[in-house]
Amino acid sequence: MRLEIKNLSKTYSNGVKAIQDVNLSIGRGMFGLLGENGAGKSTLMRTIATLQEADEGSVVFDGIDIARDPVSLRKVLGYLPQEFGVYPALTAEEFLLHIADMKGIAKASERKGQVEALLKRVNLWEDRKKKLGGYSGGMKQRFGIAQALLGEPRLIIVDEPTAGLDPRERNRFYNLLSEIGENTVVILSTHIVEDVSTLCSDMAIMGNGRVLLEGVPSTLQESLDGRLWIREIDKGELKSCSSEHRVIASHFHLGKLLVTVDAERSPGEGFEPKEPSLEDVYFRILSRKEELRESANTSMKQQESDAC
Ligand SMILES: Nc1ncnc2c1ncn2[C@@H]1O[C@H](COP(=O)(O)OP(=O)(O)OP(=O)(O)O)[C@@H](O)[C@H]1O
Repeated sequence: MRLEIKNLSKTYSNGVKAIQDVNLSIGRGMFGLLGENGAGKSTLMRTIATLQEADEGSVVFDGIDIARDPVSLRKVLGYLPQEFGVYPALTAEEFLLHIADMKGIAKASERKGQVEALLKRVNLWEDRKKKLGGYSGGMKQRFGIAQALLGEPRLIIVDEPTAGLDPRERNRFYNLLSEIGENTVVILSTHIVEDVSTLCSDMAIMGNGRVLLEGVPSTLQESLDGRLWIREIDKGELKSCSSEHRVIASHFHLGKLLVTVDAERSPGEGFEPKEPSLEDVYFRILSRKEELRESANTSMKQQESDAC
């Protein structure tokens, strides 16, 4: 059972190339799709969920070509969109029973049984008679995952599920996601690196609508072994440090500015070796993307001035 995405592209009517020639092969387990705001993650998720069509390319899940047979895909799909609207006047139980009906679970006893089991699983059984309008953000997300799991889907898509959750709710959400059956393909789209490092066995990083990097998180991390260096600097030194070295990230720690530099050997005095994290992998590929964009801009400007 695999989700095969081939040469997928989508340009919106305003000219934005939201996804460009995306190729991914995703097997069972939790797959993390990381990317900054605007990278194209939601466009890709909505396309896989058959909510919009791609201009080019194909998506095939377990033999179902989603463009040719979206109805079959929807039968095996569980989807938690980024903006999950609820009817505020309905209770969680009422809304889930309604969705179960829409998902084609024909027998009332089966609908009731599944809804009860799911409400218990997401720890909302006690609150099942409360109106959804009174739920907190975390409760809404847990409710969202419950509706996505209705009908025992084999392909589950969750789009930025932990944004805005407090650490306790985020932990609860992680526990829930990690309990999802092994016989499913789960795609977790997020801009939070911790989501991926905690949960995912495979991942890809998107930027400007393209897949910039993909692989197993621990392998990607190990690929940076021995090439990261860290040093404390003054705020005013950041510009010169960035022009001298390949700075992939800078952050404050206990009031001090620390820079992480990518280099094959020690960049100089004061630098200490740094153990790579998944965040470093992410920042490094994003900084490379910026470098590529800058060099493309420079060469375009050069070509323009040559032409003049
Ligand atoms: N319906 C639309 N019409 C026009 N442009 C769109 C539309 N939806 C998204 N875009 C643009 O396409 C690009 C990719 O957006 P998308 O929402 O897929 O990215 P994302 O990685 O999910 O970002 P975010 O985390 O902010 O949701 C962005 O430049 C966005 O402004």
